[in-house]
Amino acid sequence: MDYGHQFFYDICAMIYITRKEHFNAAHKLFREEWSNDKNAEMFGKCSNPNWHGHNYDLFVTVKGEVNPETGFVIDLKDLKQIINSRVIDKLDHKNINLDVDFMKGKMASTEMLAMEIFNQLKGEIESKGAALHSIKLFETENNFVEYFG
Ligand SMILES: Nc1nc2c(c(=O)[nH]1)N=C([C@H](O)[C@H](O)COP(=O)(O)OP(=O)(O)OP(=O)(O)O)CN2
Ligand SMILES: [Zn+2]
Repeated sequence: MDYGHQFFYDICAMIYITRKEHFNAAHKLFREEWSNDKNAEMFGKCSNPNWHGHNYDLFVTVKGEVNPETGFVIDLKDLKQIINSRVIDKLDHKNINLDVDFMKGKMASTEMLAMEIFNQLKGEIESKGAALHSIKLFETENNFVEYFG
């Protein structure tokens, strides 16, 4: 048995690691240029002019090769710090339509939010020598979006 060969494959294999975070935030689905009636027709109760909120669960999956010295793809402490500073601190207990710089002028749908979260995280994760694989964002326990960039 060639164990040296096996070691090489273990180290070079692509591996995926995921950090789960949570935030709650208010939003509404509406277009400013539409009347309340047209918004209600399109978005239903989600267009309620006085907002509503969700408890969001966010899964951030990073991929890369394992560093043979640390055994890490990315230090989870670093990943947590990046997600918190770039995303959670900006969203938690906030109004997505009004308070969040990276959502300005965008629809506050789960799809748009997942794409913008991906854009917020990609560069800083890459600066740690890993790659951002996907964002999975649960708006409710029944509804979630996955985005792979
Ligand atoms: N494509 C999308 N459709 C909808 C989105 C979205 O982000 N993308 N969002 C909403 C609303 O935000 C709405 O608040 C969703 O909540 P709800 O309808 O209550 O969903 P639940 O799964 O919790 O409730 P059910 O009873 O299972 O419907 C709407 N559409
Ligand atoms: Zn909603």
